[in-house]
Amino acid sequence: MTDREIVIRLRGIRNQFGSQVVHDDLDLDVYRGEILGVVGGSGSGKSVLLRTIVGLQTPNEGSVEVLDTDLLSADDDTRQTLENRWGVMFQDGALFSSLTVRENVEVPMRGIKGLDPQIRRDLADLKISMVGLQYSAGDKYPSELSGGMRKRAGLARALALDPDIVFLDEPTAGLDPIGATGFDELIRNLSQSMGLTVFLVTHDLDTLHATCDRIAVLAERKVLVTGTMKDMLEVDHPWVHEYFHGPRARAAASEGSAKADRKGD
Ligand SMILES: Nc1ncnc2c1ncn2[C@@H]1O[C@H](COP(=O)(O)OP(=O)(O)OP(=O)(O)O)[C@@H](O)[C@H]1O
Repeated sequence: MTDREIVIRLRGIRNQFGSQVVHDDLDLDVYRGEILGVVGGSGSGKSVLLRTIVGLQTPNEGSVEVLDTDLLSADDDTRQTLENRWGVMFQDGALFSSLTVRENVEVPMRGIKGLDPQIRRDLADLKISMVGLQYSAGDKYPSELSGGMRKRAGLARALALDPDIVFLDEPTAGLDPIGATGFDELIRNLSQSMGLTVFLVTHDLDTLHATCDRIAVLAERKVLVTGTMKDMLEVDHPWVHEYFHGPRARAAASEGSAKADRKGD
């Protein structure tokens, strides 16, 4: 494991809002090409952690290194270059409501000097088809799409610049089980075909089973433990035990193994 390339390296992160300490001396490594699922109780600081890595939240202490660049000391140009190498999909897709899906996907590409508008459109259409949306979805406005389609459109925008890393904040929240399963498969396929590293905040146990290579548990203001799903089952900590051994976890595990059996048939 240690010889794998680290694309995100957090050390000694402290995030505090007033008297509330959300993270204290938090360390985390994310490896190239993996899908890391980040879990933790409500309010444990998963979203704040994501925001810290993408530069939307400046930690009170600690260092954030992404793709070998120290984010906190980087100048504006370096930071911009770095930001072009990752894509972020927030919970509701966070699309601009006044733009069509295609125009939304084109937004990150507008920063590329000299890119022909027609090529930009074509590239946007390519991303739209990559996330499993029909060509015609490109002309629609976000309000004309279902929640699942909006999430796919948000993912298309996150992929606009062929990033090394994508950050997904609860991508399957609010989707019906079939839509959620479809989204899990999409993430898995895209990660494999594009060699993407995926940082995925989720509450969804099915997603953890179906999609994630490794899991990081946020508790007690730090990353308490990282490892595979199998490793999680061995962790002797009340919250971790309850989460991975509770009734929902058992249902997700049996569905995961049933799927594996069906694949093996
Ligand atoms: N900008 C802010 N100002 C003040 N407090 C904040 C801010 N952002 C987050 N917090 C607090 O930090 C804590 C962690 O929030 P965060 O959204 O990261 O939790 P989470 O683990 O993502 O929760 P959930 O699973 O419910 O989405 C919460 O108590 C929240 O109220």
